[in-house]
Amino acid sequence: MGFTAGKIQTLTEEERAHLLPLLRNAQWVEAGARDAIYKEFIFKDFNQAFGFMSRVALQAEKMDHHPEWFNVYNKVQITLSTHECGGLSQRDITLATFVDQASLM
Ligand SMILES: C[C@H](O)[C@H](O)[C@H]1CNC2=NC(N)=NC(=O)C2=N1
Repeated sequence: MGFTAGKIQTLTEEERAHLLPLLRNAQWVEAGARDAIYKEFIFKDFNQAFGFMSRVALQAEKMDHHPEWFNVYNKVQITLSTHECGGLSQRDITLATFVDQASLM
């Protein structure tokens, strides 16, 4: 299977074998029925949670890659997947890394 310019590909088995353990170490889990990753973040209060969401939102727009997320007060639950390829792609890994950094600010 050759490289197709512009098309986003799901991660290969080799990439998954390397990347998924790193994500699991950072408390990301593979979402049940879908080829996606999921993580829950708990902040001190809504202000901290929404500040985090604002940082992620700006980056998501820059990347044109957007989280599926759910917020109640200080809790933010995030699912990452790439609709275009119907599964996990490198974009999800890149956004997950940003999300983790943004949660520590
Ligand atoms: C038209 C637009 O570029 C696409 O819908 C983008 C926007 N944000 C996206 N976000 C995510 N998570 N997956 C996508 O495939 C995706 N595609």
